[in-house]
Amino acid sequence: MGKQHSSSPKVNIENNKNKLSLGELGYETSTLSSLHHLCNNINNAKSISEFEGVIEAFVHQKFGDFFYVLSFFQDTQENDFVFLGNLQESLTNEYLLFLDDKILSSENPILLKDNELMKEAGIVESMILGLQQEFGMKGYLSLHSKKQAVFSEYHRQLLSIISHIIIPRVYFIINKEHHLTQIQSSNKINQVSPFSNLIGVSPTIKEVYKLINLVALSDATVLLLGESGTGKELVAKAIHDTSLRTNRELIKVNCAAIPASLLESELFGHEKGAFTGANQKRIGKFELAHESTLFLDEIGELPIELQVKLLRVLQEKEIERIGGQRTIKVDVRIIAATNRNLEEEVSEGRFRLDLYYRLNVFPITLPPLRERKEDIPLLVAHFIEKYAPKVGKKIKGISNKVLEKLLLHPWIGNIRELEHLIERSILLTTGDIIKQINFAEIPLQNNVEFEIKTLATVEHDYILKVLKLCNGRIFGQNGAAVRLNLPPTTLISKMKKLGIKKEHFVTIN
Ligand SMILES: Nc1ncnc2c1ncn2[C@@H]1O[C@H](COP(=O)(O)OP(=O)(O)OP(=O)(O)O)[C@@H](O)[C@H]1O
Repeated sequence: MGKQHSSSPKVNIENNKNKLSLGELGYETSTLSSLHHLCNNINNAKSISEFEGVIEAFVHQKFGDFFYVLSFFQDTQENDFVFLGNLQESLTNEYLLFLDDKILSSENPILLKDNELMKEAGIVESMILGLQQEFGMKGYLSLHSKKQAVFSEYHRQLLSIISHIIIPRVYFIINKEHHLTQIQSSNKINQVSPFSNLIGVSPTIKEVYKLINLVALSDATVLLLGESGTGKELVAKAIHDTSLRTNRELIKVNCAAIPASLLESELFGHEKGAFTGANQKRIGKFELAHESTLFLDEIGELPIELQVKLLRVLQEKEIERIGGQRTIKVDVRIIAATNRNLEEEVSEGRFRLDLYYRLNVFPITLPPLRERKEDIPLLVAHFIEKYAPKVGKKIKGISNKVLEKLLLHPWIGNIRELEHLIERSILLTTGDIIKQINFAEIPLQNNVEFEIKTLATVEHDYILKVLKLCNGRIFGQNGAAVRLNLPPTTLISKMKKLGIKKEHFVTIN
């Protein structure tokens, strides 16, 4: 045990050139008690916002009307960063444009004054402490004042102590916040859906499950309605798999994918020599689907002349091959699907009313993704399980930050869009967690003139455009850094490298 001082306790501070003790610096018991409180409160903070509240209160209590900035970032391309502070945004931008690596890598707090850029921003003095690379993170903590000669050795010491208290906790919280939407095991996914291929627990998808169960065992014709990529084909399969016809193969025809001239033969078959090129007899999908289910996808695209023939088959339950002389009895259960509004098609004369009635016996409307956002975590886990093994990757899940982005994304309706996004992200992920997701897709247009530019030029122009769009803001929710998914410090160093200056993106009125 070391010797205890009876009056003011002495705490030696590492990394301090002068090796002064708190007692010698005139630290009051109240300061030590504030530090003790800070420690406790920081250790109890469970999220970055709680943490911010603690720091805010401490700075206010101990440093009065100083401004502060605390920024942490992981020194990798991953976009883990924390940026806290009460410096008003315009000042923050100015100030950070001014910070450079020399300042950030200094071991001791640095006092800055009389700097033109800072003066412009209304700051007279700043004390900045670069937080040394620890736990794979680096950053800085800084105090700023609009008054002169306010910083002393006391502040330098205090900054050093605080940094040692906060870094491990920030690291812990960031790590916790970024991990993880874990992959649900297949078993778990199956527990939450009665159909092996359908994922979801939202009220809207549960309504669909109910309807599938109601209709599956009957032979009733089902009409699946819903926007593109909402799972109509999967529901058709679920109905077939739950029906008594499940031991026979589900037969599918995509009415939009086959040229109208070939569709009739595809559906009903033809006899040898029925038309030029019919060198062999062909069995149509109706015959193949005998005692099974025929899924007519994109039924809204069926040419009007074939609509008459289909209607007759549905009524008579018999077909005639093209060029054939006899009728063939078929026992087929029909499930049709469309993303068109069939009533509108009928009123505009593109779809026969009688066929519409025939098909619309048991309609099921599939909810778009925007109405079942609560299913996104499960769907993501499902797609990771589906695609990661295909490219030999072991992905454990996605970070909460990415999940948050997915939940906030204005999904149109298409689950296929989410699926492709996850598939792409798996390919781009280097670790075992998807930490980055990129919604931006640039459509390729062959007829647009294409000018080859250097990557630096493209990056320069793009960053500038985003900065202008963000009204020159770098920080905050509406700032360029968040929009570009970059730590502000990375954006700022890119700007410096590319020669982007404030006057390029800030318009002075
Ligand atoms: N509930 C769901 N659970 C799991 N995956 C789903 C679900 N719904 C849709 N998907 C996925 O979304 C994609 C689109 O589904 P599907 O082809 O069934 O949609 P669709 O409505 O028939 O599309 P389209 O109208 O374009 O033919 C599929 O790859 C499927 O994996």
